[in-house]
Amino acid sequence: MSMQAGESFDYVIVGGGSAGAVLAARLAENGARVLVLEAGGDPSASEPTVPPPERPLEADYRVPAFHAFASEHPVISWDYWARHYADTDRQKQDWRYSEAQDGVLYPRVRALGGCSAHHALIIVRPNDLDWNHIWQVTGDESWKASRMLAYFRRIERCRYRFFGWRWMSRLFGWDPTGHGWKGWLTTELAVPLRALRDRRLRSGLLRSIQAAADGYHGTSLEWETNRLDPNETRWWNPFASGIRLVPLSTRKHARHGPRERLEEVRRKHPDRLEIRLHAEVQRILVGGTPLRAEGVVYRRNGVEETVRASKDVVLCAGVFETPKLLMLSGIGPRPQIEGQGIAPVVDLPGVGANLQDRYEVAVVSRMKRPWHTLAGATYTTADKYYRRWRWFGLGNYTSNGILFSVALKSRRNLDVPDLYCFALLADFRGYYKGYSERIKKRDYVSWVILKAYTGNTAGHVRLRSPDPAAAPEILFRYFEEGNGPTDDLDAVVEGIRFVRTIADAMDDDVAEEEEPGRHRDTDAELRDYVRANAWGHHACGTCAMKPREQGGVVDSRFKVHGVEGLRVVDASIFPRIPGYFLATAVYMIAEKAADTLLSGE
Ligand SMILES: Cc1cc2nc3c(=O)[nH]c(=O)nc-3n(C[C@H](O)[C@H](O)[C@H](O)COP(=O)(O)OP(=O)(O)OC[C@H]3O[C@@H](n4cnc5c(N)ncnc54)[C@H](O)[C@@H]3O)c2cc1C
Repeated sequence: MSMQAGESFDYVIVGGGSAGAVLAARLAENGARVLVLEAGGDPSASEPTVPPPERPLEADYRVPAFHAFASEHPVISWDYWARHYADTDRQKQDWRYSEAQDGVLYPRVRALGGCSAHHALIIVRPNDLDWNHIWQVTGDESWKASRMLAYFRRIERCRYRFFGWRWMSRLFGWDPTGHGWKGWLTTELAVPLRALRDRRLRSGLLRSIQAAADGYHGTSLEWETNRLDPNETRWWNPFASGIRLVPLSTRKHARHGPRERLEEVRRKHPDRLEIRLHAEVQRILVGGTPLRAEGVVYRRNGVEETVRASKDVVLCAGVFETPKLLMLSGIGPRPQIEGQGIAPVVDLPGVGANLQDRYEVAVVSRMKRPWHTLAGATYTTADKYYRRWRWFGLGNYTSNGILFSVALKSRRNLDVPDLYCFALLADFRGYYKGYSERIKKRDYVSWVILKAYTGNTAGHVRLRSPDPAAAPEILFRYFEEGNGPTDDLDAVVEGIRFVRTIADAMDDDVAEEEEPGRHRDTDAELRDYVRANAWGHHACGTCAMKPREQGGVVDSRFKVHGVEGLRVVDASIFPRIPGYFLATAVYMIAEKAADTLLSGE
């Protein structure tokens, strides 16, 4: 297909990221003519930009253990600077805050695959209550959890469970596990067996697991020992706490996801699927009566071009850029749009509102000696671990660094666990420029605590300027500044206390707990620590799927209220932050959106 004036496709997909790539692939596979406009390049191809020689982009992209380096790779990283607090004194208490940038680093990717090109590869599907909540909010039964599970089965190609289930499913159509076996998203486990041969680490791990279970003993919170797989559907008590395995989206232990899916479909259907890289969409063309999205204006190689969509323009530009594009096109809160000198088209106060995230902190301990299992690890292509990964698909670098994880409830009356804690053999303290360098240290254990089901919806994304190249203002309003329950702060403190009981099981080996540090022990001290140090990396909700009168931006069929032919399909549509990790939820909604669009609804 060649570029011509007035050219048109059935669908123009803005952003070839996690949602956009999945949606475009399914649409093209089913006969639609699809154009993907992606602001970045291809992370797995030779790009004209020369990467730092010791960090070839392709390796950072493909090697699971290099995901932090991918997120800081200069060719694909797209740094945002977000404020957690409007109050500057409070914000400055976070050492990661950059005054020059007026914010804390929020890493994103500008490349094919979007955040799936640097994320930590964890595949955990959302809980049923997440989908049922969308069903309740919209009244649309197709969002029921029982129907949404079909999308997980459709995308997954599970390779870490007993293969008998796969055969059972193929021969008899019977499979109680909830897994999919034939999809495009291969899921694998990576337990570096060599790590378990390290006696000190092995016994520390066993003691930690025992300590985790003991920590629950007598608390009357439910603890289950036989549900290790977080994506399994058949256990009696899916809502209990316990140890969890960490499935990864890798194929033969290399990153594999939306980018590969899109490329595969393009190879099969080059006549139907076109991908334009380094194409930055500037605004949506809206006109006619009733109002309709006719196409988009985008900039490539310094030239502005226009393309039309005969069916839909679909915004998949992510939680920060999608609301920005709507506002640049005159769709959003009228006073803000007029304030930037942009002609308002549709007054939708919900655009950019409802920004949500999880709260995360880490308990970081320095060990007395480096881990034997990491001896010689440089996290570059120059060491033996890389060669082992490359030649045999084995060893430390097959893992994203997580040893094991625990799902737990911070309070008894919760429906599902609200804390997900995972142990890394690394020094990890959230995001700031150069954070990946710290990962290389070999004498640390970090327990990351992720508080899910946070109740704060008071964050926002706003335009700072009518210039499409300008970054938007991002403000989360953490804890007391927001509108969430005070329980959220206490839950994180609870997480720190729980993780400390596990860390104590390795006490002989620990030189010092550096974060938060044992000198912080009272509830008040730990609360202050969490307020100053919490971060997040699962932002969502800025174009919520809700009725218009409740501040919604899209209806249950992904249509932007008040404009025909315009849809949003990405992390911004979640009315409430789902589950524990976002990528799987994003892939599932993209598959659902493909069905919705193809059915002509
Ligand atoms: C460091 C990190 C680690 C993570 N790890 C995990 C994990 O292990 N598991 C998990 O489930 N979740 C994880 N997440 C979260 C998850 O990856 C993201 O929430 C999810 O991928 C977002 O998908 P999206 O489609 O909404 O946006 P994205 O994947 O960000 O896609 C947006 C795309 O749009 C493009 N774009 C933006 N603006 C324009 C424009 N104007 N014109 C053209 N193109 C444009 C971008 O370049 C990008 O490709 C992680 C996130 C981060 C930051």
